Amino acid sequence: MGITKKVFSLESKAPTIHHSVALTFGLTLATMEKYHQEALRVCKAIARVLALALNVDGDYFDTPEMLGNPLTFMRLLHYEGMSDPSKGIYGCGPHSDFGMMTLLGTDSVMGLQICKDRDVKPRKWEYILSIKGAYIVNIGDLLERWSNGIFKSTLHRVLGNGQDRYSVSLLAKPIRVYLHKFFRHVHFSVRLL
Ligand SMILES: O=C(O)CCC(=O)C(=O)O
Ligand SMILES: [Fe+2]
Repeated sequence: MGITKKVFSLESKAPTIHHSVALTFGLTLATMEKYHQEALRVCKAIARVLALALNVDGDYFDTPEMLGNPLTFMRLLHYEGMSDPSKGIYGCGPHSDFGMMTLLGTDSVMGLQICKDRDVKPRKWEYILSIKGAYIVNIGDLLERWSNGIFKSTLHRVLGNGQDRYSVSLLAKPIRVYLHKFFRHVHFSVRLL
């Protein structure tokens, strides 16, 4: 038995996609835009906490080349069917997200797994429990680079267990990322626990 996944993407700089996405999910455009706006506000609040943890000013990530003028990708996901990792059948194959962070809201159906150490083979996968009213925050590749590896981007995947599963993710990143910008941000020296 395979798995099917329906994905509806909403990119903040492509407003023409908005209408079709909203209609397909039976949501109003206003609802989606409100959610998007609030989720981005949560991302920025988390970025402030991360900045403080790195021992820099709370507004460190608010500059235009970081999260001040972000590009966002919002995805509404619906998984159906059964995964079989031994055959490479996943709801979502192993990956890390490319942005700064991803805010993930899920229903109570288990499916998301993370691998804490990507270098240990065979990889050990752990389920992440969904907590009602709470978001899962995945660190993205960009934050790993910006923080000089202090924050590690989360390797994750999704397995289908036969039940329908719904999730919504919001990935935030700067509009343009230049390599030389990375080098400006690799001076953090604090070690987290
Ligand atoms: O559906 C999930 O729980 C994860 C989705 C995901 O990894 C993504 O959108 O990048
Ligand atoms: Fe992801």
